Amino acid sequence: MSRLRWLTAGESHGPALVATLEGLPAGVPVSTEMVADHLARRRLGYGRGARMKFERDEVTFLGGVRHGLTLGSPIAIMVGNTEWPKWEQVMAADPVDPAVLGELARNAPLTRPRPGHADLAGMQKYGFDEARPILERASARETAARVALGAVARSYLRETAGVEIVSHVTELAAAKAPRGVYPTPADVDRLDADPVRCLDADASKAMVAEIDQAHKDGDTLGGVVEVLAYGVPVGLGSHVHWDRRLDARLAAALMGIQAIKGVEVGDGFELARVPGSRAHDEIVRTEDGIRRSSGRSGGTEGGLATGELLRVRAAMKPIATVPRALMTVDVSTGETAAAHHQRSDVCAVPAAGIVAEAMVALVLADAVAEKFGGDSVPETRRNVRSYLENLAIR
Ligand SMILES: Cc1cc2nc3c(=O)[nH]c(=O)nc-3n(C[C@H](O)[C@H](O)[C@H](O)COP(=O)(O)O)c2cc1C
Ligand SMILES: C=C(O[C@@H]1CC(C(=O)O)=C[C@@H](OP(=O)(O)O)[C@H]1O)C(=O)O
Repeated sequence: MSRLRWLTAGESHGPALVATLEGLPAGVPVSTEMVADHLARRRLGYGRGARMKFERDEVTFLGGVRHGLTLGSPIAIMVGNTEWPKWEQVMAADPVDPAVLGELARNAPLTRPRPGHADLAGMQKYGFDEARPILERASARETAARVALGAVARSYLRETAGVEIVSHVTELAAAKAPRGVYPTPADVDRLDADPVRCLDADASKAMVAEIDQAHKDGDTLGGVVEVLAYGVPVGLGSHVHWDRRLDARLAAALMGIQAIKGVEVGDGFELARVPGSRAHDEIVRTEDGIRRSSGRSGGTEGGLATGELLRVRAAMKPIATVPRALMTVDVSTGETAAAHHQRSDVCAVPAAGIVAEAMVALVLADAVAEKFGGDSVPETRRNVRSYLENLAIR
């Protein structure tokens, strides 16, 4: 079962997010710069709101790493928020004089919950009369902490098993990239340079046009991201129990990203529409050993990694804070009202792709740690190599 444990804490406008990861061996190369680079990738993407421009993520390792290598002890990372001084009173941990708070426009009670966000159900469940205490944690700001941990997980995967993770945007509203074109690790710089992280130039232009139109219309958009993992060793996960299945673990991890409403493994829903003769990946003997003639399964069968390209997709719903505000009820008066809106992203699908990479990295790192164990990188690497070299059927 799971060998890694991880948690995040922190609010959207708090002083910092913190993330801890326990269970990795010693010797994984990690640096502040490596984490900062992934956090910077998460801030990219055409259609993100003003906050992405002025706010900065400040990375500090608080534990578990020395001189660029993990120690085998729990890793703790802090992602500081440079906007904190503006929120010091609104989000103070200790009580603040109500007279001081009352003067702050930023602290005005948010009593018009947004459809599509956690505002209303959260207020009802936790007993708050305004949305601030809910939206602060429901916000996808928290995904910065996951991306920080994902950067560490990726380094572990690369060092021990040679796994590389890539993502791209395949759909954005009605604009679609051609199906069946999969970026490789060599395409990452090109993808990161594209405004919507789409490999196909025409589709990218169409996606940008969709965002421009939505911006003009005071509307928001969603889309689909695909994550590919190269070099996943055969046999990660297991068929023996539902919660050991690699596909189930990936699906849960992706669904756990804010605003993700659908997940597909491989050709996913499309497989339900074709006969079995066109749904599976035939087993063939090649110069590289036993391989598959296609990649429809997305690299898992029976909950186990097949050793082929791992491919999962996640569908993101449009941003909930719609500028042309949706109808709601002001819970302070009971009257019909327009939902609260100050600013928001028009579209955050490219950023969601980076978060999805991190989630896939954490699931795969957990599955590698579970299968291969080891308390140091060389030990885990030896275990991976020995397993692959001694596979009875190859
Ligand atoms: C990277 C990213 C950025 C987001 N930015 C916004 C935003 O600016 N405004 C907003 O209302 N929702 C935003 N969301 C979506 C909300 O976090 C999400 O709608 C909310 O958590 C409810 O979604 P759920 O029903 O899937 O939990 C973003 C989501 C992600 C993944
Ligand atoms: C801060 C981030 O994303 C935020 C996620 C988010 C939401 O509701 O999910 C709402 C927006 O924040 P605000 O409502 O304060 O403008 C985004 O900017 C981030 O990704 O770092």
